[in-house]
Amino acid sequence: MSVLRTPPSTAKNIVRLPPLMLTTPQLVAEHVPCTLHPSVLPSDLACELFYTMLDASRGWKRNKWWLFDRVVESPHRTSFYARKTDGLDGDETWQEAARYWYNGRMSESPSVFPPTMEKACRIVEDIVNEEMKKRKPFNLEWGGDGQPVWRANVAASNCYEGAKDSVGFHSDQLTYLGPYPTIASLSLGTRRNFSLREVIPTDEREHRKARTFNIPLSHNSLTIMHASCQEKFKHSIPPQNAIDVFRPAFPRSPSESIEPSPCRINITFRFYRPDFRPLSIPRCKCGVPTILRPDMKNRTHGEADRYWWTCYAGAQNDGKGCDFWKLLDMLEEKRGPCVGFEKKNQHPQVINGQARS
Ligand SMILES: O=C(O)CCC(=O)C(=O)O
Ligand SMILES: [Fe+2]
Repeated sequence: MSVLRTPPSTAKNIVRLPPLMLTTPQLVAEHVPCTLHPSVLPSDLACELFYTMLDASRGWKRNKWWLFDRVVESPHRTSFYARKTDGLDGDETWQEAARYWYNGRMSESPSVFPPTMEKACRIVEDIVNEEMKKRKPFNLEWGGDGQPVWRANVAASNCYEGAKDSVGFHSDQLTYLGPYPTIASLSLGTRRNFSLREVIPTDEREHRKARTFNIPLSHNSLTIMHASCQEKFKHSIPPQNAIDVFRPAFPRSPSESIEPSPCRINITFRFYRPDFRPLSIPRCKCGVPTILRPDMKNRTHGEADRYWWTCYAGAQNDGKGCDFWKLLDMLEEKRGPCVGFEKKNQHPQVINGQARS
């Protein structure tokens, strides 16, 4: 009777790899689609920005949303900022986009970048653009100026107060970022681990397993999640049993003493694309803007990747959403220009959301 048994799955024989700690910029670049840049801001600016954001964070909220039949709360506080001038088109509709930025939730109007954040942002932009010049762009990256140029027009900020605050594994929604975004993440305060884990495509599951990579993020370091990171990897800040307290290099003022802090502040500078403006985002049957997600399990390495728009109203509406589901079609939705679009008429040749060059 043994002939009737299904053959043992080869998946069982695949070696599970232990988590790997990536402690240098070289190791990071070798293993994940990210780059790590230590000590990016002048130390007095980094310290001032830490204090500014720490004070602001007292008013930040823990996001709440519905997951199936229960309300879940994010295990850290978060806020959203929109830049007054985005360096590209001065479009103010990002204020509107920001209202929907998290889990389909109508949130309060975002704050503008405080002056210290503006200063930091300019330094971050230069580093990001230098790094992007070294990388081969994906066809669907924004190509408005004929080449990938990155400008931060919004920022999401997080405060992790102590070892237990965290964020679970996720990839960032692409609704306003579009495909293959570049996200620049500045860390201030106490050091925490940033974990990355690849989503293994369905057709490769029999052959290999995902490995977790941990990157210790020190005060004043910049992690750039490059194009394809959101399509291939999920990331998280896991809770820890213990953390070192952070001792700022400078006091708030000459008359004050330095106070150690258990907090980590994170600012993710983002480029919301002009071709993914709020008014262009499809609405679902609930009348709420949909969210854009990549098909992480069926990747084709930039050849014919798929993205879809889905309802996210359920996250805020007692878990009750609709069945809206639509493939992103760059041509039909008149999006672009992208780096891979034909230069002559700026028209993409698209199959299922992927432009062919
Ligand atoms: O705190 C971090 O470094 C990550 C934050 C994050 O993943 C997010 O805001 O989407
Ligand atoms: Fe994220």
